[in-house]
Amino acid sequence: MLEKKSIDYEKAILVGVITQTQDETKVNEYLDELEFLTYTAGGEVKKRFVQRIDVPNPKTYIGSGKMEEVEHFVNENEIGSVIFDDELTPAQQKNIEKILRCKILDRTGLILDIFAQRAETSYARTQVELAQYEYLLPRLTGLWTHLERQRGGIGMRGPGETEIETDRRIVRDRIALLKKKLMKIDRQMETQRGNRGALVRVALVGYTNVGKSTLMNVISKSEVFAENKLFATLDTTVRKVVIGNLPFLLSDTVGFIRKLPTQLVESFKSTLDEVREADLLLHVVDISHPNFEEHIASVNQILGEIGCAEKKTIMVFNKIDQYHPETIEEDDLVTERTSAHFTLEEWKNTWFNKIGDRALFISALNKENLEEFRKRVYDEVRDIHVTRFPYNNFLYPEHLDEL
Ligand SMILES: Nc1nc2c(ncn2[C@@H]2O[C@H](COP(=O)(O)OP(=O)(O)OP(=O)(O)O)[C@@H](O)[C@H]2O)c(=O)[nH]1
Ligand SMILES: [Mg+2]
Repeated sequence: MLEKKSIDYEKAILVGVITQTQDETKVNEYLDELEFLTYTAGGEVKKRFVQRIDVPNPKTYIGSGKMEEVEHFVNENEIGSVIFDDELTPAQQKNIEKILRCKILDRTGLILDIFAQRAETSYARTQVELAQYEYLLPRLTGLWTHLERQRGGIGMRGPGETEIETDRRIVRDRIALLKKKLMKIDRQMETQRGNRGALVRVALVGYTNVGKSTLMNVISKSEVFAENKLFATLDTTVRKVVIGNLPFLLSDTVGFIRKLPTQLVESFKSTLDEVREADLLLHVVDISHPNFEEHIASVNQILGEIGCAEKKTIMVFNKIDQYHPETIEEDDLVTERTSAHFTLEEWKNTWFNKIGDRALFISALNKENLEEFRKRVYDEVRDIHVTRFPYNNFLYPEHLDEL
């Protein structure tokens, strides 16, 4: 008989602060995302705590009154993890743990945990492990030792579980070893990429959960894992795609997120090489997400960090089927019209004015406007191709009856 599996969601609470730089609305949006991350990691959020504070408390991040409130709730409700939206210093993490006596995670720790949970190939696992050790190193001060009996669950996967009491030297050795291992794999991957020949390379990039893998699947008729959770994709998939008579390589890779831990950006260097070496980027955006403009900015920032800011890019606004502008009642004379009220037409015009025909609006799920998408990608790839190989221009006629 098959064993019935029930997922045991671990109880968690979230903590965020309202400061001069982030107002209440922003904090709530960030906590929405943190809740989605928590859910992806296998946690269930029971409550959110928000404090208005100018400068976070250097010892405990939030003030003592708020901490008492949190402590009370943790004890009353058997909370397993308390998750902070911002990065905690190692000292803050340790102090808070002493008070609350449960697992304390910050955004970075949570993202690392999801990556650890989702990494499937040994390559991805090595990269995540390296990032985890880098994160752990400054926090190695007998942390978590009193949590012996609570092993497992969020934040306890990976090196945290076994190596916690080993001394820094051993961790440093391990980091060096992992780096060496990655360098070796890097060289192999470089050779692999070199062997792919002269095909034009196109990379899908974008915030996590925007539909990159879904688009990859409809374009290349492949079956890349896509789901409504964050970081469904960790490894890069490369497929040969033919539009018209023009073959090119399309890669789907790990999604980005606001405040992507630097440790991860660094250790995922070679996964991101696929992006770095692409001739054309397709920056996929989930236009139905209320914060999509901020997502674009986060992605652009990371692209800048990995030296891809100047790369040729097409903006692909996905999920138009799910886009609903906010509305203002006719008798409402107070609410000001903002970009949240834009119709799809207005967004199209806005982006057309910004970047001309380098913006596309599609639905990968409903296969809306995919013809225009194919045509645009074809034109771009063709341009790159003929610049590179002027002599076989004739292979790729200007007008294609059928794409
Ligand atoms: N409504 C709607 N949903 C979509 C569309 N495209 C993708 N989705 C859904 O969005 C979710 C995320 O899709 P993925 O393709 O996994 O997204 P991704 O960008 O690859 O995500 P990561 O790999 O996690 O970074 C899935 O539930 C998809 O079914 C679309 O055009 N419309
Ligand atoms: Mg994906």
